[in-house]
Amino acid sequence: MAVTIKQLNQWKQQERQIVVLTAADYAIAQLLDEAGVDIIMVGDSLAMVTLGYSTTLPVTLDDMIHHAKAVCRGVKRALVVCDLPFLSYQESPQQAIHSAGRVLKETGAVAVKLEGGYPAMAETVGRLTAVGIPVMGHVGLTPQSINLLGLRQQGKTPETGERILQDAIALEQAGAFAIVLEHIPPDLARSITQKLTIPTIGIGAGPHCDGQVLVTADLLGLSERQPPFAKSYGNLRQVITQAVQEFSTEVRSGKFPLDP
Ligand SMILES: Nc1nc(=O)c2c([nH]1)NC[C@@H]1CN(c3ccc(C(=O)N[C@@H](CCC(=O)O)C(=O)O)cc3)CN21
Ligand SMILES: CC(C)C(=O)C(=O)O
Ligand SMILES: [Mg+2]
Repeated sequence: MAVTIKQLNQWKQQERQIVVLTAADYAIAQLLDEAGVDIIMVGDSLAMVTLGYSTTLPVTLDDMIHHAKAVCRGVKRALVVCDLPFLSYQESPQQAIHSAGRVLKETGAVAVKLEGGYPAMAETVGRLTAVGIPVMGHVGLTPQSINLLGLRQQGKTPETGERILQDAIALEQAGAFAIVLEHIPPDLARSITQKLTIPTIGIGAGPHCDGQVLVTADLLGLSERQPPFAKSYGNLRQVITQAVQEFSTEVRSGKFPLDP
């Protein structure tokens, strides 16, 4: 059965953890879906891990749509959520509706994610929800603000922690169906998770969230660099290098291909 937004809320109530990973192409999306991942996120981190940019800022809405279409072709069960990239939604609620509408019309993704809280994004989330576009929020470390915030943990003081909590509450009240909490202290994430009725999905936010997300390239050991909070469950860089070296050796020595 395909995962629905309604089911996410039930899973929070049942304390069943929600499993979320990113994908940028058909092959990985298909494997994640077959492995039973609940939400597949077409994250704008693909700017860095798939396209080789040094931040998420350069990726365009057309780029995201191109990758989301490939991901959706590989997915049968998981809920596909697509990040709205930098400057595709911040100008106005109208711009956000246009961009999010294109994602839903053109890709098969059922929801969008955007970064920010109160006051900048609360109205936008309300307007998107009002026209039937499900929105996932994203607060704490918001990588599209790298030039303002860097990539440090956010919400370390009582004052900044309280602001992040208020951002999360504003997003829930505006109609967001879930919220990513990125790189904040675990106690703050726990307190936000307890205060919200919608699920929280943590990344570098400790264990007391309703689900967890990682960038799949980090999980697989494929990224060049990864954040301190990521965990690799494999070493694909090594696996790929070894396979390529073996092929090269066999071609150069005449062992492959064999004369039939
Ligand atoms: N491969 C990958 N994994 C991610 O989780 C990820 C991306 N890319 N790209 C988009 C954002 C950027 N992320 C990051 C990247 C680095 C740090 C990091 O190294 N933080 C350091 C401080 C670094 C600094 O101050 O410059 C820390 O100790 O918090 C945190 C989040 C999370 N997201
Ligand atoms: C890690 C998730 C939350 C994300 O925003 C991304 O991959 O871009
Ligand atoms: Mg993102």
